[in-house]
Amino acid sequence: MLLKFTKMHGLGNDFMVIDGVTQNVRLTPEKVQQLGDRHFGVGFDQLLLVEPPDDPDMDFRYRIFNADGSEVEQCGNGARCFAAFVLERKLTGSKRIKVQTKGGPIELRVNRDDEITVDMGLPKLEPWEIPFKADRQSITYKLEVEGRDEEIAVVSMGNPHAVLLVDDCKSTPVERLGSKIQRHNRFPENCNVGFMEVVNPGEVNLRVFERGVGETLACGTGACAAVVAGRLQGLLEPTVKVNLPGGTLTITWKEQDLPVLMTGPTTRVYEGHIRI
Ligand SMILES: N[C@H](CCC[C@H](N)C(=O)O)C(=O)O
Repeated sequence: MLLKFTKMHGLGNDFMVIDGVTQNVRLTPEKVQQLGDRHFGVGFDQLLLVEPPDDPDMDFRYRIFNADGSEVEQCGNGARCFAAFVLERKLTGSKRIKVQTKGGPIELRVNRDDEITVDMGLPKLEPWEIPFKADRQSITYKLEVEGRDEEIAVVSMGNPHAVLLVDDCKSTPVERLGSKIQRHNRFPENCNVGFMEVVNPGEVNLRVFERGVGETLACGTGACAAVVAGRLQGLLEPTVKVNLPGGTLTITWKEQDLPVLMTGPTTRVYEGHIRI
């Protein structure tokens, strides 16, 4: 089959976006890995598959696959690219798009400046919701890594995140620490690992070692998880500029029982076809 796709990115977190509404697409983990290979395939951090919803209250279903072939619950940068994709391909005319994902419903709003705000839903903080092995919920936890106790926060945005505070993102050994924490035995489904440097209560620098990929240039759910963790530790204001290696996202989390909102850009790089 000749498969049509669009290559997109959100601040350098890059995606192969496939219309599964007008194309009949069957993906296996092996096929996703082949497509994700940056030498022998298209190459991406995640593959995003747009499908009709099976929930009548939703406009679309949006499935997310990491480059290692694993299907995951949520992708923040991908959600913005998904919205731009369905609008551009006239799969919807609505400026408010309700989307079913494996990690729960999200809502996308197209702003006047064409930036997209995503209502990412409520953060989940109970250890069993992450999932994370702990006797009780806490603002932070001690996690033994390389014989040392690291202090981490754990947040789910539908997908699991560990968030560590660091003095300086640039000099943090993200690959070494991230790869160990990502597959720590207290995270039964592994996790994404964010390293956050608080610049001031309205601004942070962040690097994220993503589950199933490695360090990416940006991570939308990681930015949301970092702001939630920082707010719960009394370090951040409700709206925060999150500076990632690929660019800046604006994250708002007013208070505990309100959703996390993420605003940022999307970029379409090219349209392509590939025989699968
Ligand atoms: N690697 C993540 C999925 C993609 C998240 C990221 N690209 C984002 O923008 O949120 C996971 O395994 O949970």
